[in-house]
Amino acid sequence: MIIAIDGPAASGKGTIARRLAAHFGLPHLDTGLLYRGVGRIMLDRGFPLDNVEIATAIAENLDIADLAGEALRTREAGEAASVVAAHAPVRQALLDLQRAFAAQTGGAVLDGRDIGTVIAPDAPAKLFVTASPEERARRRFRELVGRGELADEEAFYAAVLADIAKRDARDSGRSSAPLIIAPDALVLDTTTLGIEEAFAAALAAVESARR
Ligand SMILES: Nc1ncnc2c1ncn2[C@@H]1O[C@H](COP(=O)(O)OP(=O)(O)OP(=O)(O)O)[C@@H](O)[C@H]1O
Ligand SMILES: Nc1ccn([C@@H]2O[C@H](COP(=O)(O)O)[C@@H](O)[C@H]2O)c(=O)n1
Repeated sequence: MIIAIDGPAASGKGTIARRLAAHFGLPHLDTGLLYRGVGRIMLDRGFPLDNVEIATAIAENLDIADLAGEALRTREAGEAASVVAAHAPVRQALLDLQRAFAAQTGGAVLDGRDIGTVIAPDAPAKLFVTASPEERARRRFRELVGRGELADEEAFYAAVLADIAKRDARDSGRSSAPLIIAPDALVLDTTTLGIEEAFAAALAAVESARR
């Protein structure tokens, strides 16, 4: 069974995806890491993020095995990912890899922005995980502070909230595979749910889609 999970930044979709994958014994792909990988390489090599040709060449040669490490999880990498993800040729270069991952025998769990709409539109189980921007910023703030990315606390929360608003607007407003709710997705608003409650609601939705 393919489980497709989409949603905006820091909504908790990755946490739910990992838990569902462990529960059902399925492989999991965090597709945001692909775009973060391209963005990170562009930053590290000093290429302008709007250079579509270079970003596409990097996407074509991306090795999924290299997509680990803290450097991919920074605010800077998230922002760069969102810029390169708006280039249609970059998305095209990453399409086959994601579709092949989804098509594995037995199924897979993928999370991102366009899984239920573009990568696996026929997935039997689709979730759109969301939460208010303020709650998502609080979650991301706690996560980044835990990783040591902290300046002045109040200013840092405001900066994280601004990042989230900017990324939401760019991801939803782009012309290529924008972040939208697939018509057949179940919307799970986790604003007032803890991780265990959110996972239980997601599991119930997937179990119901399997029947
Ligand atoms: N329901 C929840 N309640 C509180 N914290 C949560 C909840 N779900 C996830 N978190 C925490 O919020 C942070 C962001 O979660 P997660 O990485 O799963 O979000 P995401 O949507 O996958 O983010 P991204 O868009 O960056 O991939 C993590 O630190 C996670 O532990
Ligand atoms: N399927 C996807 C996944 C991600 N993106 C873009 O990458 C950025 C980073 O993603 P995270 O999930 O790690 O936050 C995100 O803001 C999107 O721009 C995408 O376009 N499609």
